[in-house]
Amino acid sequence: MASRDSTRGAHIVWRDLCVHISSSRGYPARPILVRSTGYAEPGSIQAIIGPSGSGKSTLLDALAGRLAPNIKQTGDILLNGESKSTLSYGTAAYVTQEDVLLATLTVRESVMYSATLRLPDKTTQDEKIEIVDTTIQEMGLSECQHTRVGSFLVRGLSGGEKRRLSIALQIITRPPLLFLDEPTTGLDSAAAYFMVQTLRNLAKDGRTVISSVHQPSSAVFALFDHLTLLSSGRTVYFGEATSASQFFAASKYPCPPMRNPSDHFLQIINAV
Ligand SMILES: Nc1ncnc2c1ncn2[C@@H]1O[C@H](COP(=O)(O)OP(=O)(O)OP(=O)(O)O)[C@@H](O)[C@H]1O
Repeated sequence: MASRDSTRGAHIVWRDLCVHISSSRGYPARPILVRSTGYAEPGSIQAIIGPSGSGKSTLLDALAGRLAPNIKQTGDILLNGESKSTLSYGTAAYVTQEDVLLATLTVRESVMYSATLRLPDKTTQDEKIEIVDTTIQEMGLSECQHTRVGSFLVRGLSGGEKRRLSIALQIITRPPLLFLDEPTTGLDSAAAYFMVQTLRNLAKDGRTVISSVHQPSSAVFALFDHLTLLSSGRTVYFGEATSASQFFAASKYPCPPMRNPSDHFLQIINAV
């Protein structure tokens, strides 16, 4: 069903990763990611945080092998120790910022539709139903599985449920590596927390989860194992999320008590 990589978990390492926009129409080439180095391992969830335009989506796109044609990349990306320019079928899922869903389908019908399209032909109907059931459960969609997606004309799923359905459609092939571009944007704090907690559970099942996040609350930030903090394409911090405050304190920018750590990091980045 999925590639060999999916049974081994996904250790991804990037080293000296540089990304630049190619020169065109007299405009010189422009770097948008500068010598980024990091790693992510099975069972962990990593946040990519940074101001708007700092290169969060670019880092995700580079790791997922889906940069736009006008963008060039140098450096190494290793998956389970092997150099990869593209990721093979079933290795990775990428969830974009936009929910592309069919308004008239229910949650269950949407997930079954994705299973029919994405799973190999040799998957039996019983296997598909089992995978659909598991996926709906994993994404916390059991209670609304018979609710239509809806549209601006017909009321349907909540914003958080739509986001979780978008993820469900992408993880149907059980990929070991999951990239998400700002999955909590537009959600209230409770829905954002539930979303990241669900992603954390997916990681704890042995997946490798890397997600850009916009202004996480303290509670949401505490759910992440690792952190990449970007500023103008440069990595300001890479490491355990819980150690980032010590790093800023050692750099003479301690996080005041009771302050949201990610707000503090972004404020310092913007100010320095
Ligand atoms: N295909 C492209 N062509 C031209 N410029 C691009 C392209 N992709 C990204 N950029 C530029 O690269 C920089 C980084 O963009 P990116 O989308 O990675 O930032 P981001 O941190 O994800 O921002 P946001 O939080 O606003 O989504 C921006 O200045 C953006 O305009």
